[in-house]
Amino acid sequence: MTETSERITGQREGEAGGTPPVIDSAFARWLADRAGQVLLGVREEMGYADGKALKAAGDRAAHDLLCAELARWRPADAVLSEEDDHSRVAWQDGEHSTVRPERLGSNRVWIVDPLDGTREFSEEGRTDWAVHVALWSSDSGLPSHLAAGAVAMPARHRTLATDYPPAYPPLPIDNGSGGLIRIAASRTRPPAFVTTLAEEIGAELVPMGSAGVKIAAVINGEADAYVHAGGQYEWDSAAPVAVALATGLHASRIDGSALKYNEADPKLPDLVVCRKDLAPRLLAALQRHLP
Ligand SMILES: Nc1ncnc2c1ncn2[C@@H]1O[C@H](COP(=O)(O)O)[C@@H](OP(=O)(O)O)[C@H]1O
Ligand SMILES: [Mg+2]
Repeated sequence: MTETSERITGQREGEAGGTPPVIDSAFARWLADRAGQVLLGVREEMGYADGKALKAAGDRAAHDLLCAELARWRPADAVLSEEDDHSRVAWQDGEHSTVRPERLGSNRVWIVDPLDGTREFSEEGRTDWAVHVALWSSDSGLPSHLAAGAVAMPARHRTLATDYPPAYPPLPIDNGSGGLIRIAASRTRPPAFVTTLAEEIGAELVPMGSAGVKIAAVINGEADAYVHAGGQYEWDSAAPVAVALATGLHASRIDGSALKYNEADPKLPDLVVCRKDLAPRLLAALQRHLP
């Protein structure tokens, strides 16, 4: 194996782990971890002098790794990835009726975001970026048909996945002052309505990058909720939502309806993920902000 192929595959010759797990949820974890190692390698190799080039190289290397391994180990399955989603381009161009992606005829679709939190990936010292790997299956009886999901946070040496769903987050300690609700929000472009919502319900915003890292923060109990609106795509949320649902958290559109994946148009512009006890209060407050 050459140095270049080692960087692309994230695998050293003779290294254990070349054969992935058969169970889909463990495979998702394995795959997300592999792409995460590749991304750490890209960061190390390129440094941070040219952020644009670093983002592009990271996106491409992780995407190539995910696609190669999915083609090798799950050849019958379809893939929806941020990096080569032609349906998104078609929708943006307004050619709605002419495009019917092949994945719509597949029972099993891997929805992947090779690098979520691309901006943070390109900034030295930041750890709030992730690799998302989810499996949508028409046969799955699980909510949103998300049969498996993994969110690797390589710079944090942490991966959350549905093979071992994390424990339900502990209730925040009430220090007698009521305790503010902590809402995880984009550090670079928090939607205006989230700031207003926070004021209305007496919440504080906890800024961080990456949708996956924000949902992981809710899963870990570092935040009480992630609320987003104004634009996003299926790959930004499929994997972390799969883990959140497996953990027992609430995840829905901001109008309370179910999150749907593997739709013709991959836009999924809003969502709320939170502890179950907070959901009625947040959804009621969100009513005032529905488009
Ligand atoms: N208004 C918007 N439209 C489209 N995508 C958005 C968006 N706001 C956030 N996102 C996407 O959601 C992810 C998390 O964003 P943020 O860190 O700002 O909260 C990012 O994914 P990528 O890094 O994969 O592009 C970002 O592109
Ligand atoms: Mg993303």
